Amino acid sequence: MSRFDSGAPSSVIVALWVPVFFLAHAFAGFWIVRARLLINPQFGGALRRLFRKASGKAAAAQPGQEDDEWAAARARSLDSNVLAQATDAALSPRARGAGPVRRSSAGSGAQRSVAEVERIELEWQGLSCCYRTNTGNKWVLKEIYGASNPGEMQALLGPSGAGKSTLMDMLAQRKSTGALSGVMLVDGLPADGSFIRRTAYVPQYDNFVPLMTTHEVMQFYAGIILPRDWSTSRRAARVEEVLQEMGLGHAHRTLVGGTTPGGIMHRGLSGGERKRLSIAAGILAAPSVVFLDEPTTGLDSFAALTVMGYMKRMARDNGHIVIASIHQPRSAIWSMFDTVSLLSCGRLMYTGICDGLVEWFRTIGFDYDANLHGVVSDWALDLVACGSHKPKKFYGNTITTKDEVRTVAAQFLARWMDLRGIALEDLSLGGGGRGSSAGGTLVSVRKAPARGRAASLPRSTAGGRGTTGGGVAGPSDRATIRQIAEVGASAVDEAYAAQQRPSTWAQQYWWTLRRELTIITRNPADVAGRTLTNAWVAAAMGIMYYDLTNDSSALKCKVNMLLNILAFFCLMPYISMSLYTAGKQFYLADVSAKLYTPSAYYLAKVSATLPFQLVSSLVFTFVIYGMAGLRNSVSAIWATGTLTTLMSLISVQVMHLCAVIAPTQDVAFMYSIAWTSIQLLFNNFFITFKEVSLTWLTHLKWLSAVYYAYEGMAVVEFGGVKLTCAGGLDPAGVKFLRQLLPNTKLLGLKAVQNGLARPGPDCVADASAVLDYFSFGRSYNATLGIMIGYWLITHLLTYTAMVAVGRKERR
Ligand SMILES: Nc1ncnc2c1ncn2[C@@H]1O[C@H](COP(=O)(O)OP(=O)(O)OP(=O)(O)O)[C@@H](O)[C@H]1O
Repeated sequence: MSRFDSGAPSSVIVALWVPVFFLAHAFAGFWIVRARLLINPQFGGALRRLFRKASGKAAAAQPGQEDDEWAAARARSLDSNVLAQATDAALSPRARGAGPVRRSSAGSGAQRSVAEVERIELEWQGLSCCYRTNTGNKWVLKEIYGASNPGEMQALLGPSGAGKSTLMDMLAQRKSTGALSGVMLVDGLPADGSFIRRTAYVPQYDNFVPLMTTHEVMQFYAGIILPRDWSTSRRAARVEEVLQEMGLGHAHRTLVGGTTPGGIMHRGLSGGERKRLSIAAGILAAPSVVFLDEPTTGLDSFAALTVMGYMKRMARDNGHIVIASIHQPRSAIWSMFDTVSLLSCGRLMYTGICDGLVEWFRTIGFDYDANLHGVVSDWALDLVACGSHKPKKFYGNTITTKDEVRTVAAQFLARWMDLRGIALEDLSLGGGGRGSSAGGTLVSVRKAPARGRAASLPRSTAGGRGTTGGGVAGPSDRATIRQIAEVGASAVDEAYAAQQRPSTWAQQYWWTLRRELTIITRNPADVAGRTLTNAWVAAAMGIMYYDLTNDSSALKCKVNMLLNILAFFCLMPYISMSLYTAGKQFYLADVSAKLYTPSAYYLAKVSATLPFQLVSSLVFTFVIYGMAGLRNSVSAIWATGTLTTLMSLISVQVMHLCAVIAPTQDVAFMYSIAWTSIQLLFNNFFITFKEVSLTWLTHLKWLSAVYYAYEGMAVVEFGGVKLTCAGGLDPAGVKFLRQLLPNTKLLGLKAVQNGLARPGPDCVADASAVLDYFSFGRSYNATLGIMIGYWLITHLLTYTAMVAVGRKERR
């Protein structure tokens, strides 16, 4: 007697498949309606009107009523009391001691901010970056100097390939490739590993979830990047404050928009609003320095102006240093910048206030003519672009060769050093003499340099804070600089960076869990789509196998059906490959911004997806199980459901693993297909292992989860089962046997044919013969253990791959 015996004969189990089939629709419907309500607010209105009509209430909702209600609710939750409380909390001694938030000296007349910017002075000295290429060392940056003060907007300007992005990555301490050298000073002191936490890097292309609202995006970042001890109300107040400051106060409930995995395009924020949202997310934690990577790219000229206008006001009012790489700014945008660093071929051509640019080049023989050259920034770009023909009548006197670039750079450097009181020879300029080391992140010297003579290059007076002239390495510090060169630029200490993360592991887990749930429940192709697909494919298969009889004639159909179920679970996850590859992109972007630890993200992702995966695989199993009428006992139903669910989880996890390790989606498909082929070929069904002539090949069965699951399901369905064969073989069956074995005289005997067709009421077939035929001897529990182990290994591999891929992502 098998542990799965019920004693009752098997037949269609209506009480199983009917409720499951309808509950699956209710479940999918709930998520579809919920997502539609958010994506399409008119849908909510229409739904309400429908309910009112149905319940006899004629009065339709007034237009705009919904918005008003929501606005009132939001106003209630974020009223001025909350804002005031949050501000007070920000100023409490405890909060002040705990986080980087300090009182600003500026804006004394203005309303106090929930999180104020810690104003710093920044200076960089001799930044260089060299790549080793097939043709030798390639210096993409060499001896770049500069400085920036609080409230200042600095443009990184230069022709394509001049080194703007490289310089910005080095300044932001986000560069991890190439041989790096140089010094970063914060308030005259060497920058340490915590500097990265005082900066925000707004990438050129954002990576928002298209189906999240503006407010949800900001909530997510507030949960992750604001100090761990901030209260919920203070976080909410900060989100509100930043959204208002960036002119997004009206767009709380607007979707970010974009294309979801699967290809559905959703309308949302405009390009300019999206960029402002990127900046808003960046400045949420009140960073001292905001790096903007080509903030105006892809925006029309008015949107670009608006974005930069907001940024300018933020910098001026709050005291952020803003450093933006920029291509051909229009004159209104150019005039917003206080200072500029002009690069060409990796060399510094000028750094200082924008108004000093024309004057400097005039002194070395390159005159600016407003009538001929137009906007100063355009002229500067044309002036330093080398390697192309620039007719004098259009461009005037310009720099045309790399040698000229080097000469002008040396002239500027001499001037810069002169103004700062440093002798060039003391700095051992040129070549790789300052040393470098491959693969490091820029770090800086250990000790504070003495302040040099105040710079007499004109400095910005942005925000009315006057000129200060940043600290610069004096002669006594040169040994320190050389020491760095010898030691080489070591990587920023990862452990230190992790320690410095503002949020706890639990906070990271919670907020990524919320985001993952939003991603999967709002995408119609995900939870709802998968549940419905499972229900309907199961129903279609169930119709094919409907009500298999409880006798030996159904044996073949049952054996086929078990394999079909497993084949479905092998193939179904393919429809979600785009979700896995999109998830990888979010992860990589977040990991490069050091938002959270991989373990918090991974566990959140598993927690968010697992319940839905369980639901959809059980829907499939129970619908087909009930329709076909497999072994009718609660233990058998659950035992089969457990195995099919594990099969489904393993397949999903393998697809996920392939998406993580593959460089592209196409390659991910190739890896997955290799795995699926092993599953389908090595499961003992189409060809038993006994029949394979190349025996060594059958060892691939150890990789086949389908083989294990098939064995387990066969044990559940056929173990110890006795089927009646009183009905005998049908005439077609007898005919088939005769054709198969034409020379067997025995089959020709009338008595034998009668015996096969009508064996008599006492005929009983032992279904365990199926297990013998396939050489299935493992117990159910052993199979279960193997399947669980297989699943855990796929998780371990995926997690390891994610950590490795995250580390490899270097720039
Ligand atoms: N890994 C690398 N190996 C070799 N050269 C590289 C590498 N990465 C970047 N470069 C080179 O470094 C130079 C500077 O690149 P960078 O992206 O900083 O310039 P950019 O001024 O930002 O250009 P753009 O405005 O076109 O974005 C380019 O010539 C680029 O080809």
